Amino acid sequence: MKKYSVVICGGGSTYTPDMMELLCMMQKDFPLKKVVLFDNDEERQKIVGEYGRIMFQEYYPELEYSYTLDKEEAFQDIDFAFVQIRAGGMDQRNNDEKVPYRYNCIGQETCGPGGLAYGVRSVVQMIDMIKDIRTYSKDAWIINYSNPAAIVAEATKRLFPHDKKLVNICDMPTSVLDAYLPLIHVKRSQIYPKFFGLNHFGWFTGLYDKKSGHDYLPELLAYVKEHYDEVHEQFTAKIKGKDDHWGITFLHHLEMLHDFPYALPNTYNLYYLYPDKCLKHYDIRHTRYDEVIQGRETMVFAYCKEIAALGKMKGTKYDISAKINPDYKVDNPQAASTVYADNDVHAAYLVELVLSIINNANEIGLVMVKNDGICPNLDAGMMLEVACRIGKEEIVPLHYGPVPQFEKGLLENQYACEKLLVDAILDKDDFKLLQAFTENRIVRDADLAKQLIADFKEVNGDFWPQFQ
Ligand SMILES: NC(=O)c1ccc[n+]([C@@H]2O[C@H](COP(=O)([O-])OP(=O)(O)OC[C@H]3O[C@@H](n4cnc5c(N)ncnc54)[C@H](O)[C@@H]3O)[C@@H](O)[C@H]2O)c1
Ligand SMILES: O=P(O)(O)OC[C@H]1O[C@H](O[C@H]2[C@H](O)[C@@H](O)[C@@H](O)O[C@@H]2CO)[C@H](O)[C@@H](O)[C@@H]1O
Ligand SMILES: [Mn+2]
Repeated sequence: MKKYSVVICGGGSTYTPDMMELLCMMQKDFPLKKVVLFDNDEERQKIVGEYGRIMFQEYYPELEYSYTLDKEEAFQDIDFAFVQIRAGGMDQRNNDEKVPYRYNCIGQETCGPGGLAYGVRSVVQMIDMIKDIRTYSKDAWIINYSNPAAIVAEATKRLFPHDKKLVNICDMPTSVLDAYLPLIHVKRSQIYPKFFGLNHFGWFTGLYDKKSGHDYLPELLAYVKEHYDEVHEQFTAKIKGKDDHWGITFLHHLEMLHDFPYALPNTYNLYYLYPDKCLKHYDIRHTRYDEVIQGRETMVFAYCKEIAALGKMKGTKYDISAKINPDYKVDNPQAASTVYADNDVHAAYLVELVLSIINNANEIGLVMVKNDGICPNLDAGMMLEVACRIGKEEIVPLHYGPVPQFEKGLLENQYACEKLLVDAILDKDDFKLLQAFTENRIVRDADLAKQLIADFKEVNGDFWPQFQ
């Protein structure tokens, strides 16, 4: 079987350790020749890079492994580029989230004004990243996780319209399934989804059994309706404290499902449908940035540093020999993460897509693709997150059909915002930038839009293009 070469762009990402561990566990199904980490922050990447060096040395000794800031070393002769960069780093995430709270407006990583500011940085850096990868590896699959994925996807659609091996993905829908399918004793690996929307603004409308074609969604929705109080108690009991963002988010998600019980929504829909509830979730002194820095980032980096200091994993409390077995199957993602439990879906979803590609299995997964009539009553240019067959040479979307009026109205508004933002970035046009911010359902007000743009321009410094 061919041995593949992989580069992880954003090697210093808090998701990289779990991703490398999963690659180690998948040696039989996804055999590797080479893994390279690439980042633009040497100090940050070295923390993760040194963990990888020890982990692969002990559990994957034949693998070629390195970590680098050099583009040629990173992108030469690769088969897959997993891209998970954070343009501007966590410092700018802090600004994306805190600037809006100055004006009693939701500050969020990928939605609302924070997401638009993130989009300005990400589009510029992702375009450069893709051009660099293509300079050295014309035929590699580029699988992008970097956010804000909806805006990045809109931009990559325009700059690289014929690049069939450039894919934008998101793990949120997968997490929604993992939160709800256990209620009716169904595993995610048993089903394929029917879903539509923009990234971070979508709905499941079918959950089909891969063998029988049976749709589990009606019985799932009926179960939640019939046992609402019991499920609400279950979701409440799972919340590990006031900083348990995902526990609290999924409780609010259940309440949204109670109000709109005919489809299974993405958690991010909450920001658009319940902006007042979401605004109270954080305040300017403490946002998701603070929780991640104090939570995942602190834990993941401490784990990496401890192993680097030990110089080994085997025979220590960090030993993962029991998990490195040739029969491991990725359909149980919860088993995938040792480093940080919340990362369980991130790496698993990526590897599921990769396995469908290398085996030409044409498995059905959710990917962002140009609408072009998949949903005939939505703008043809929309980068829709829909069910697609994932094959060796290309990704083919399944037809969806028209969407209901309520969702159409929401999506067309959001797409107008995202499209205008990409127009503004590519044309460096400050009037379109004002239109994009004003169009956004969370901003709404032109005076607020002007103030937010001025503040983001100031805090972003050189990350912010010269609009005129
Ligand atoms: N699509 C999804 O559903 C999904 C899920 C999780 C995370 N993400 C995204 O994945 C990315 C990584 O998340 P994280 O929390 O691990 O971030 P992180 O801040 O921990 O790591 C990101 C890494 O990218 C590096 N980086 C930034 N700009 C770069 C550039 N131009 N070139 C090379 N490296 C660069 C940083 O130095 C950092 O090491 C973010 O964009 C996040 O929003 C997306
Ligand atoms: O606030 P964060 O940094 O923990 O997560 C932001 C991302 O949330 C979604 O992805 C994952 C998340 O990465 C992971 O930690 C887990 O807890 O659940 C989420 C859904 O799988 C979202 O899809 C990403 O786009 C965000 O960047
Ligand atoms: Mn996402």
